[in-house]
Amino acid sequence: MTYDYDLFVIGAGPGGVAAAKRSAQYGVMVAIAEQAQAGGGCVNRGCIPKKLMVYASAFARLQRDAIAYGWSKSEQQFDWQRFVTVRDREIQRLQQVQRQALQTAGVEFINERATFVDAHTLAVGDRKITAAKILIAVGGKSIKPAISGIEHALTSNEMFHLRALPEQIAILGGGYIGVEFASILRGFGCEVTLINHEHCLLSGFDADLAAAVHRAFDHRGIQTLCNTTIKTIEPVPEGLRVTLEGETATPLVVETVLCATGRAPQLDELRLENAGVEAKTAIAVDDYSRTSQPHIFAVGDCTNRLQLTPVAKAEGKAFADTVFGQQPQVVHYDYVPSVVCSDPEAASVGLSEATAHEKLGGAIACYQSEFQPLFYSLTDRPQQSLVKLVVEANTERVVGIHMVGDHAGEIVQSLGVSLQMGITKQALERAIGIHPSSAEEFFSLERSPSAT
Ligand SMILES: Cc1cc2nc3c(=O)[nH]c(=O)nc-3n(C[C@H](O)[C@H](O)[C@H](O)COP(=O)(O)OP(=O)(O)OC[C@H]3O[C@@H](n4cnc5c(N)ncnc54)[C@H](O)[C@@H]3O)c2cc1C
Ligand SMILES: NC(=O)c1ccc[n+]([C@@H]2O[C@H](COP(=O)([O-])OP(=O)(O)OC[C@H]3O[C@@H](n4cnc5c(N)ncnc54)[C@H](O)[C@@H]3O)[C@@H](O)[C@H]2O)c1
Repeated sequence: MTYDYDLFVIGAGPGGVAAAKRSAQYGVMVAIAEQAQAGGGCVNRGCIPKKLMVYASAFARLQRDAIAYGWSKSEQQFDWQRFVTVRDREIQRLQQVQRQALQTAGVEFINERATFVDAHTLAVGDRKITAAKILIAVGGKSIKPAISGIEHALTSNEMFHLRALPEQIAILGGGYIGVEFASILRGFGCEVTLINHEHCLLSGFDADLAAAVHRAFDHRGIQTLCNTTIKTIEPVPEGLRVTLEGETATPLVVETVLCATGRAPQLDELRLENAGVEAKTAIAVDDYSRTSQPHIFAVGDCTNRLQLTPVAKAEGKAFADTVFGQQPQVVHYDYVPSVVCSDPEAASVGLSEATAHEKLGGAIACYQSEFQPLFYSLTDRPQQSLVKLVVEANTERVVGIHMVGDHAGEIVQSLGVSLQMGITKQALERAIGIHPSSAEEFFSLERSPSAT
């Protein structure tokens, strides 16, 4: 049987693009379908526009810091529409970079939606295309809880296309997206209420890290309501009336509600049943990203693994190496660093203290320090940084690294390599740091009183 392509990839986000390029390097004929813009959620509705908003919103506080350092006060206004114009120009440039990279690699880019006709055939626009192997990399979509009036709440997608910044916003969900948008919007001067049904923000992270972000949000005037959720949302002349249930019940009236309660695979229009690919909420895959059909694979947010760009890319490359490079590769998820791009930034790699307790039977020690970085000594901001190590007590092996503070993401991802290589607390103590810096604190940490 001959096919039109050796590999057909559905979705040109980070997972699909990485897989398509690497597969083409192995000399196979590859095409990729994208129903929207090259770059996927990451470039168009996620990491990139979000991080540009983080940068934009930081200038207000940096201006105040500059005055503390002796700069003159100057009147400056933020122009949201001007920012949107320059941001979107950069996103269009990145879309082009993605398309160019595919073309250079010899991958055919087809700007159409693909749906399964049968296990080897796809309907792509008005064409029928066959492929020996198919990779599904269709990403995810926001999910909203069943709350009366939830249709009035925006998701992160719409936050990038607001006509103007809201004066007040209620954000439902205290995970990555809720915390990041709370921080960004507060930076722009909005009144922010962050509502989370769990007892703390960032519940998957180390409890000390989550508490440090919560404290910093209190100082920044972000109102955080934990053990609380939204009961109803109803339009009123002043905006949206939000009733609450749980620990806090006082209703709010806000201009905008953002729903940030998690994301799920985007499988609705793929017609997976036509190809016999098993999926419940996510596409089921084995360690090599193979679905229930031996010639169909899936990577990235449409599977039930970590929803992060570097993970989708790693899965895409591992798929290509395994299937076309004859070098079977399994992606390991234990040491994936991650960052919450809030102010202050929070980053982690490895185990939290609570997870280390569960996994290692309680035989752990924790080392941590909270300190004021030098930069803030001249400013009026009570900004504290936190650094924390979780260590296996009998071997001294470091199993978790956590930080809250400026550049936490950059610092933690570098230290994450040593964690993966099995570094011990003693070896870290022998390391010579850079002074003055925040990262040097990791090399001289005292055992924390809470350690077991
Ligand atoms: C607001 C926000 C901020 C984020 N910030 C970060 C961050 O800072 N760092 C980080 O690591 N991760 C971040 N993420 C997560 C990251 O964006 C995702 O993990 C990553 O984009 C997943 O890549 P993917 O290739 O699996 O899917 P996606 O990037 O979602 O790409 C899938 C592509 O498939 C296309 N597609 C879907 N169905 C079809 C079809 N039938 N035919 C053709 N094309 C189709 C879609 O249009 C899309 O372009 C963020 C996510 C959000 C929502
Ligand atoms: N910086 C980054 O790397 C980054 C940034 C954004 C998103 N992402 C990825 O996107 C994924 C989705 O992000 P997210 O923030 O939507 O999901 P999340 O899983 O991180 O957080 C969802 C939050 O919503 C809360 N919640 C759920 N239902 C609720 C309800 N009915 N009432 C109140 N609270 C409720 C949960 O307790 C949780 O705190 C993340 O898991 C992450 O993998 C990563």
